[in-house]
Amino acid sequence: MEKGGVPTIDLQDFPGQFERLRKACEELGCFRIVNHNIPLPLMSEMKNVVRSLLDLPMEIKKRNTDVISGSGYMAPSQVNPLYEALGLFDMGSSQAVDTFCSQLDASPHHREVIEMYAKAIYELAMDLAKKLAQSMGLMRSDLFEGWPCQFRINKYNFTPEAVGSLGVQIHTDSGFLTILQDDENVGGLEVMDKSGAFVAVDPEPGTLLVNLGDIATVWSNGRLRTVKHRVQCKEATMRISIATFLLGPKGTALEAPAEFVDSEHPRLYTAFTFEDYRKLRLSTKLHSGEALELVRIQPSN
Ligand SMILES: O=C(O)CCC(=O)C(=O)O
Ligand SMILES: [Fe+2]
Repeated sequence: MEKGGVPTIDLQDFPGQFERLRKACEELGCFRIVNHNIPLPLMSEMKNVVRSLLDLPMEIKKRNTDVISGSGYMAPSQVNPLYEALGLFDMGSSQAVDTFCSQLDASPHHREVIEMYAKAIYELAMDLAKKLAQSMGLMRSDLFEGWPCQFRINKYNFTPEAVGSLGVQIHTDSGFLTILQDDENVGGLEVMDKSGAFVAVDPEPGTLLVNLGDIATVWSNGRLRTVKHRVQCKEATMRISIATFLLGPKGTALEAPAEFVDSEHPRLYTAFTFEDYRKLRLSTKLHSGEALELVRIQPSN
């Protein structure tokens, strides 16, 4: 382990980092990327935009309605009174980005920053997914074509009384992978390692964090690890994070590619759509990867 507790992947050092990337995804399901191609001024501009959107009056934020369940505005609730979020589905669609901006009366400048950021991060998510597939020996370039991305901007209003409590409960992300622009000053994110211990993910300005979600485990026939994580309130200050979730195939059932299945590695999961999996997680309230057990193929003996 390195500084901040999670492995670092240098995106300018490929093919050199393939092995390291694969190991990080199999053993922890989380890594930091450095030398990515998202310009630093765009990251900080985006953070300014996000902050001002989340500062809008509640009645405007409420216009950010769900497109798929849970994709829109989330007001502070009894479970998470310090947390609120705005969201956009899907950020690869310029029409959806446009609707999001219009609903929130975004200024032309804000709109421009959101469009640039959405485009750059979407391309990065696709690039990362392809690199990960390549690190596992899959060279096909069409593997993730058309997979939508959900975008969520999170704000934590940490108060002095909240120090020591949770900003976000333990969970796994449901999709394939998440790119997180975590707050560059305020820590609190923790990921669970194989031993069950929480590892603090300390901020490292200018870098991005990647988490694998449940769909990565299914897609890889069990080889990739969905990582449990949570956010702790460590200090009484505001924390902002910007998450992009590369979800799963749109409308079609997800199945691990044949390359991951052989007599020693029988198929582990039934074929299902991402939409059905998301509904399953919501209806069972199994948010930490346990719903994977429900879609496992039962051994026939
Ligand atoms: O705010 C963070 O650092 C993490 C947020 C998160 O886990 C999520 O949005 O799924
Ligand atoms: Fe998460």
